[in-house]
Amino acid sequence: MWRRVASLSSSISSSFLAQTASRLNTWESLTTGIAQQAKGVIAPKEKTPFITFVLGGPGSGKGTQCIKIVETFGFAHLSAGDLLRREIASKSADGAMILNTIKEGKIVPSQVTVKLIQKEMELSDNHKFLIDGFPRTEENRVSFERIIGVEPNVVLFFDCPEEEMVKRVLNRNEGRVDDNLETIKKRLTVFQALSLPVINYYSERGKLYTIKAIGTEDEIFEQVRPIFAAFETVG
Ligand SMILES: Nc1ncnc2c1ncn2[C@@H]1O[C@H](COP(=O)(O)OP(=O)(O)OP(=O)(O)O)[C@@H](O)[C@H]1O
Ligand SMILES: Nc1ccn([C@H]2C[C@H](O)[C@@H](COP(=O)(O)O)O2)c(=O)n1
Ligand SMILES: [Mg+2]
Repeated sequence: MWRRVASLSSSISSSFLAQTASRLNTWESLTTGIAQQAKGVIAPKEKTPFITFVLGGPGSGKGTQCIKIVETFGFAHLSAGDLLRREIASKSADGAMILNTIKEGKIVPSQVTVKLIQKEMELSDNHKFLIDGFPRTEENRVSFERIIGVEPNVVLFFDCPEEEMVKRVLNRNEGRVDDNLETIKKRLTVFQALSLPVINYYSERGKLYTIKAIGTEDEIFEQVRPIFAAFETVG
């Protein structure tokens, strides 16, 4: 959990708080909210976040590789799909809409997904985040930048042939409502039409690391490892 403080001293003047808030970096001011900090509810974060977006088609192995990255490099893993499935399971107000969207292989409105990611980031003690399966669309990307106020440091793209993705998803056996041929076809179409432009966007900005996502899980991780090892060396 983020360090929560009972209250800030009442002797701290509001102008001091305003000055302090204005000096906070974008992350601190936009994710925890200046208003909440001024009320003394949440202490500012000490470290700048290190954000990795993990992209790739359905079944390309994003979740599998995220587990290895977490074990090796100590990131917090936030899977957008898992957060949305948790909303369905909790029968929240958006649950039925999310379930129908996922069954249809479509994309949930960005504001819903970004709010779930934001909440997890705020609750985490970690400052290194793997955001898996997000952004899936340009709307997702813009919404994250607007609400969270930061850009990713690294974008991983697990590039996998379609036949292999379909085979993996059909063998996954985790009881997911979208692991059937009809929904997979729709998800692949959505991936081509809406997610590839996001991948191209980050490629043009020099943030994209493309991983050839075929071979064993360990072989694939050996392509991933040097990317994060290089960032660890830098600091
Ligand atoms: N390199 C691999 N070779 C064979 N099977 C794999 C490999 N990597 C992952 N898998 C298996 O493929 C299935 C899909 O992997 P995973 O769930 O990691 O994909 P994903 O990209 O997260 O998919 P989704 O977007 O649908 O959540 C899982 O059953 C996983 O065990
Ligand atoms: N940014 C996102 C991520 C996921 N969803 C929905 C639609 C996906 O098909 C489904 C499953 O996601 P996965 O576990 O495959 O990453 O969740 C979305 O709408 N927006
Ligand atoms: Mg996954």
